[in-house]
Amino acid sequence: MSVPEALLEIDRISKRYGDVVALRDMSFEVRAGEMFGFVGSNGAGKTTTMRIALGVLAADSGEVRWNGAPITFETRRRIGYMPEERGLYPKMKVAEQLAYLAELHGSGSAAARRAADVWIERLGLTEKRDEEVQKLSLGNQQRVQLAAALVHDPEVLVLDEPFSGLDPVAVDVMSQVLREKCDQGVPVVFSSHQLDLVERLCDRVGIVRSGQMVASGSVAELRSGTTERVMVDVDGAGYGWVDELTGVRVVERQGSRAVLELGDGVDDQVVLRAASAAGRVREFAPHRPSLSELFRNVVTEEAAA
Ligand SMILES: Nc1ncnc2c1ncn2[C@@H]1O[C@H](COP(=O)(O)OP(=O)(O)OP(=O)(O)O)[C@@H](O)[C@H]1O
Repeated sequence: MSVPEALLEIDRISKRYGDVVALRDMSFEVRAGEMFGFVGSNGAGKTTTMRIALGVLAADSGEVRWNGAPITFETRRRIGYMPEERGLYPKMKVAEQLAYLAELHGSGSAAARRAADVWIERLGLTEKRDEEVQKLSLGNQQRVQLAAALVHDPEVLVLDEPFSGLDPVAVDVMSQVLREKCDQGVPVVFSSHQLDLVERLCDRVGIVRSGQMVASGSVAELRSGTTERVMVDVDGAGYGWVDELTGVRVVERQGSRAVLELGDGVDDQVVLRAASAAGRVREFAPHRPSLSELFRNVVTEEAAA
């Protein structure tokens, strides 16, 4: 399937639960073939956003559009959704359940059974196909849940914490499947607290805090606004020498290594010379902040603001 123009737009949605403001003008978009990682602290508003995107919850204001038009009951059927609370029928058998869900989304019964079999095999569930969902381990239930999101060949995927609780092999399977769907032109958005995974998989990331999108872009773009840092390892010298340098500070220590932040206009060669004067330099290299570090910076900055 190829959907070159596919575009999911979340446009300034707001939502309150009584006195609790869950979302304030939340906006972002996910394009064809793009994997978008939705990250944020507990209670930041990710699940609420996804539920509104799916139309299972109404926004107080704002709009969700699919290919330029507001989401309707009809377009909603074309979204593959993995809800946080999961949503399978516990007593139904795996194959039966998947075929049933495909039929609910409009497939004929033979096609539905075929699609169920394809995803059962792809997600390593062949031996479990005739077991009741409630008797499966949590990770296997999650595989079934992903199969349920995919079995009707959706045009867009919205997945709430699909990786939580999976073993490393299941994480690999899930990652490959999502990447394949993406490569077929399907926009994929998923939330996760596993930021290393998000950094590895996603083309773009959105960081949400207190119901608002506070930063979004590729990890490289998120990094571009940050100050220059170097990782330095000086043999046994400690890091007192850094205090003598204007515009340089230690931001992190890991054993004998330190991450130094270099203010505007600081020449890294000056820092290297100071390090050499202090002791034997074992390592001196640019330090690219990870998504976890960027996330912490954004969340702390916002909290302090
Ligand atoms: N049904 C509800 N009734 C009242 N408040 C709610 C309800 N659902 C969510 N909230 C509140 O809305 C805010 C956003 O919650 P949401 O579940 O969207 O966050 P989240 O980012 O998905 O969090 P987590 O990472 O913990 O899953 C929180 O303050 C939460 O307590």
